[in-house]
Amino acid sequence: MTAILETKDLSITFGGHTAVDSVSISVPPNHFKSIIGPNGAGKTTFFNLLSGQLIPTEGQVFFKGNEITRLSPTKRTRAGIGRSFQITNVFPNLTVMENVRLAVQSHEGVRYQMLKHFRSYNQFEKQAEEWLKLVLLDDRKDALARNLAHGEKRKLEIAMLLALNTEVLLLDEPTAGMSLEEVPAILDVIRKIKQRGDRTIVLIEHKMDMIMDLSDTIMVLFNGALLADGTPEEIMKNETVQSAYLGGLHSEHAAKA
Ligand SMILES: Nc1ncnc2c1ncn2[C@@H]1O[C@H](COP(=O)(O)OP(=O)(O)OP(=O)(O)O)[C@@H](O)[C@H]1O
Repeated sequence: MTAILETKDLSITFGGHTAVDSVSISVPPNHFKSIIGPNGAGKTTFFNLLSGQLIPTEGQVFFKGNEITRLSPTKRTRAGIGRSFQITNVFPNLTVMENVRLAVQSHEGVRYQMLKHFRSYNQFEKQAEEWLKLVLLDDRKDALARNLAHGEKRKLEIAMLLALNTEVLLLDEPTAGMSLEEVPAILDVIRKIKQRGDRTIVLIEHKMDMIMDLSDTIMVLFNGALLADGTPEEIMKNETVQSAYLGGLHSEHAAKA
């Protein structure tokens, strides 16, 4: 099966520091992959290379077999790779529904232009409502975005990302800054998206229980390099990962391992 997302020897250097070091991965369609690693391991930088915020010093990124290494973030989103913060163009003074409807419109706009005399914006609203139901936010559809709690804003972001209909979803710590009570709801949302089975998800998270529960595979970054890549069971059993990361030992020990 052709990978939907692939990197080949992807590296980026800032000054003398290699933040991502020759990382090669292959993600099949509709797969759920998590990225873990200690602080400063290169997770966000790797994400930036996937979404186009950064251009690598060396190596390549492929989407459905086509090279996209130098494509802008906007073009990548149009091609089918959506990243949660990219669409954090949440309009604070519009309602939750209006925000999601705009995301639906931006995806459907071109296709619908020809049909605009026949289709009203009610149809965009209907679709928006579906996404809001999926992220468990339909009861807040008339609230102004600026009045949402932090966890609700993250759900709105995910609804807007879903409305863009990208095949790949890059989720960067969706539970960051959430209160403990808010976490189960977002977990539920991500589980529901996974269960639909029509999206490829790449997730950065620090919450190990969430990662173990959701992931098909987990990749471990350490000092910018790919330390391991495998099923949750394989990662938990991996001795190098144990000593470098899960065991909480210092990086010198890991480097020697
Ligand atoms: N624009 C930049 N200029 C210089 N150094 C950078 C830049 N971006 C990242 N780095 C460095 O690259 C390394 C990897 O950082 P990155 O933020 O990707 O790690 P991370 O795994 O996401 O960490 P965290 O879990 O803390 O978010 C760090 O040493 C960081 O200081």
